[in-house]
Amino acid sequence: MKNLESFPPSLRHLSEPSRALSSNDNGIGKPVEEEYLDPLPVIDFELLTNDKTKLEEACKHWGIFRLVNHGIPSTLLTQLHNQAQQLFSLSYHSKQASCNATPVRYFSGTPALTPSGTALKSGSEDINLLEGFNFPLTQLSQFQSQLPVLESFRVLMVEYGKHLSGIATTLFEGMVKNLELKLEPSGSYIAENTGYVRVYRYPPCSNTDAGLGMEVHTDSSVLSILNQQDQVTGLEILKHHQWLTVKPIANTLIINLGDIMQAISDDKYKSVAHKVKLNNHKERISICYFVFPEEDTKIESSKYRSFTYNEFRTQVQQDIKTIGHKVGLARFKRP
Ligand SMILES: O=C(O)CCC(=O)C(=O)O
Ligand SMILES: [Fe+2]
Repeated sequence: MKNLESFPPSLRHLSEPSRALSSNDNGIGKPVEEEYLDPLPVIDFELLTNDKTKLEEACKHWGIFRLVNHGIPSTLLTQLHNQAQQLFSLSYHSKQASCNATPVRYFSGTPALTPSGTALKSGSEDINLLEGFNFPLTQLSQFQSQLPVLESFRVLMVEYGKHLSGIATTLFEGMVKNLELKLEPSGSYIAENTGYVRVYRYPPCSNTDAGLGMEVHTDSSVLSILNQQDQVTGLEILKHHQWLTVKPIANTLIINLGDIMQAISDDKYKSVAHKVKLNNHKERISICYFVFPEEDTKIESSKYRSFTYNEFRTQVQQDIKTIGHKVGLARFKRP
């Protein structure tokens, strides 16, 4: 692969130079246009207030849905992906050095980071075959990067972040209304200062035994908003004990409910289990936004003992460190 040097050393053996495909191929052998039939529920953001039932059904039965007409210009989504590609094609060493003296962090081998951005690993093994950058949204306006590609990405990310927090607020309000919850104050459940965007790159790999891009998990967030603009497959969700591919369709967003949403809904809504498989032929880039409560927000539920978001996050991190994986909501289940 021509950009082998840009991958972390631990991921370089996975890629095969002879298998790269042209850019309009999604890596599963069919033209992108034929991929429009997707099992996921589709929610039209412009019709959200008129159609409560569709949102309710999607949250109850799926915990994940595709959002269309979300209002983010397609030029911004395309620019983000192009810039992300450029950022990742820097050499591994430049990427490591690029984040010096900035709140942005570069990581590989695990998506689990401490609140200060250090990688959380339970052993020496890299179990998640990925690399990424972490952008804490509210800190992005407070610095400028000396590296031009990171600087232009930061500027785009500030704009993208504004769209995402608006979308997350509207969706969250719709869910709270459907569930008839009385949250005080409801803004503290989707706090701006704990939100971040992760930009990931997964290497191509034709060996199915090599491992996963990202292990099976549920998100710890309230909501996550995933952007798979680059049309390469990889994301799969668990539905009725079967793994379903979440098709990459340009200009649509994937909304994923997290553990906190499941808890405050008293398990009426689901935090869906998902994983990322490595694509046979192409590297895959995804841009994912996660929104969380304020640290001291109390999560009250009939199914779980009351806990603050900070307690939940600390427990998740402790489990990853000591037993190697997240236990999540099961730790807080009422007897
Ligand atoms: O890369 C993706 O599509 C999904 C990433 C993900 O599930 C996560 O970061 O929690
Ligand atoms: Fe996830």
